[in-house]
Amino acid sequence: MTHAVSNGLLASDLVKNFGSVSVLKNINFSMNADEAVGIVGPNGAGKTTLLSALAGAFQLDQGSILLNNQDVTEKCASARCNLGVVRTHQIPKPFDGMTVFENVLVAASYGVDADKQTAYQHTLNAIQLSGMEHVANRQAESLGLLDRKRLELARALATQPKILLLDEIAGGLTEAESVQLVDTIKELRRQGIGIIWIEHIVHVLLQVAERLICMDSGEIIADGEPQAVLSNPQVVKAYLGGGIE
Ligand SMILES: Nc1ncnc2c1ncn2[C@@H]1O[C@H](COP(=O)(O)OP(=O)(O)OP(=O)(O)O)[C@@H](O)[C@H]1O
Repeated sequence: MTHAVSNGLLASDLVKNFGSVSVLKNINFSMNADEAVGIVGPNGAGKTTLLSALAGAFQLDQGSILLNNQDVTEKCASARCNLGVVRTHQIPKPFDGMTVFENVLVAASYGVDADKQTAYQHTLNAIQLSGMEHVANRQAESLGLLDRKRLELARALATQPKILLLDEIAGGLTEAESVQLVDTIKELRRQGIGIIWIEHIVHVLLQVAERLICMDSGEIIADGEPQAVLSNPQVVKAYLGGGIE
């Protein structure tokens, strides 16, 4: 489903090879900045690679990415972050030796151009929104998994994203922890932040995603209303053979 988007992302004919392995094969994807898009698919389908491509983590072998009609294909991750697109990582990557507050302040200060006062305010907002006030002064390396995931989210939020790219942020959490995380993400949606969220825990993802994409072997095999995608025979065969988690 691709169409010109004056306020959002348009990715055309994306190709990414790692050596002889073709990981993204002519991907076409578009979204408005106010959408919540879920991405599912079997391990190795290319989901994280697509997210990385949208975030500007590497150069593509082919294709183009437009953000709000501006060509960002050649722009690096920090330039895209400045334009409002930022990602979280599947494995949280905080700066050890720094507190939660300091970690978020670094993102607020250097992720985007912000003066000291603004960065401080963005840091407080991101910490509050992520529910981390109670651990703001803890060292990052002492956090449990939920708080490490929250910190990953807080650091992304501190950059004031318009489109947030989430990579398996619920993975490894308990059911109760996932509920808390979904509440936070719903709040981001209320604030108008667009979301692309890769998640294997489909019932959690569906609480937020209004549109679902399924990838397999570097291709998008289905894209649309979540229940329609989940009952698509190709999706059932490629991904849901083991049932929905
Ligand atoms: N930097 C890299 N160098 C070489 N191969 C890579 C690299 N990154 C990913 N791959 C390969 O690309 C393929 C797609 O990986 P990717 O992580 O995008 O899949 P995924 O759909 O996100 O999988 P998962 O659900 O397991 O996270 C895999 O075969 C992976 O081994």
